[in-house]
Amino acid sequence: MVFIAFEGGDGAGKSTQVAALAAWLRERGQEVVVTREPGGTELGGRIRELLLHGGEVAPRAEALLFAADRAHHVATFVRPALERGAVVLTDRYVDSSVAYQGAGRDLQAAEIAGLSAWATGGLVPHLTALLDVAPETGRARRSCRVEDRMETEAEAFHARVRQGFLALAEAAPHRYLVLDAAQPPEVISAAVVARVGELLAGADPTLRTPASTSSSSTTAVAAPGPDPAESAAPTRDSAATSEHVAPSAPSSSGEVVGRSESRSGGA
Ligand SMILES: Nc1ncnc2c1ncn2[C@@H]1O[C@H](COP(=O)(O)OP(=O)(O)OP(=O)(O)O)[C@@H](O)[C@H]1O
Ligand SMILES: Cc1cn([C@H]2C[C@H](O)[C@@H](COP(=O)(O)O)O2)c(=O)[nH]c1=O
Repeated sequence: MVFIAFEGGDGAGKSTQVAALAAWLRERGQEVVVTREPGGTELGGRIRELLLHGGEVAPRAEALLFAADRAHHVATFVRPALERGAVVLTDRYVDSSVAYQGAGRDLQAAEIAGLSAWATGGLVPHLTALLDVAPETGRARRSCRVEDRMETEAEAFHARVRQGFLALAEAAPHRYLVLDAAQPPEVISAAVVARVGELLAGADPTLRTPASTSSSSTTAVAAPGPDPAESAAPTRDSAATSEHVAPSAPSSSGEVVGRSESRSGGA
């Protein structure tokens, strides 16, 4: 039971990476559940329509609707899948609310985080892969389709959202993999697989990647800290601050994989 979230701006490549990781895990016999927010359930699908394809939504109502989608999603879909031992990959989770409704809108990030902590009973992903890309790159990638209500927001909004995501990763680097999403998809997925391989290695040795079995790498197996099986067990009603500490290598924590430019170098 491992819970992994993919986060990032619109068009960053989250769905592409979720699909690649799901395929990699399934090839290794793992039960994988792929889901998304908003809209991972039937009720959520209706909330998604209201949020993304309806008329104006006041910022606080928007925050509450995303939280309502999440509460139902976690209770009826995510937790049951985790409890039967699946790896759950979600395309967006709490960080999207903190970044879009907190940093993007004029709402308090801490209040938005608290709302989602309540909605989810404190369920925190073991790992969040943050696909970091400049808003203009994301916009160019989605130029071939009609934009939804959030996507049509101004460039400055999306720049704040990007910084909001990065601030979250900086605050808890041990449970983030920050990726330069301007890289080719296969380069990004190799980094994701390497990190997830480390995360899962303790629980299932057949899921080890070459990198995570190499004696020269800083592997999860060798890393000090909590027992991987224990740390991979999501808990109910833990406080938002009591995170599930993934058995990750300190050297890979929170760094932008593959980026040569500065992380704060403009949006
Ligand atoms: N690393 C990449 N480099 C270039 N193009 C990419 C990359 N990753 C994905 N794409 C392309 O960019 C587009 C958006 O990708 P994708 O749907 O995976 O992004 P997303 O983050 O899930 O988008 P959204 O937030 O809008 O749901 C697709 O056409 C996809 O093929
Ligand atoms: C979960 C969540 C999402 N959003 C925004 C982010 C995107 O603009 C859309 C979702 O579209 P996608 O194609 O599924 O990525 O909704 C948000 O503002 N707050 C959230 O909590």
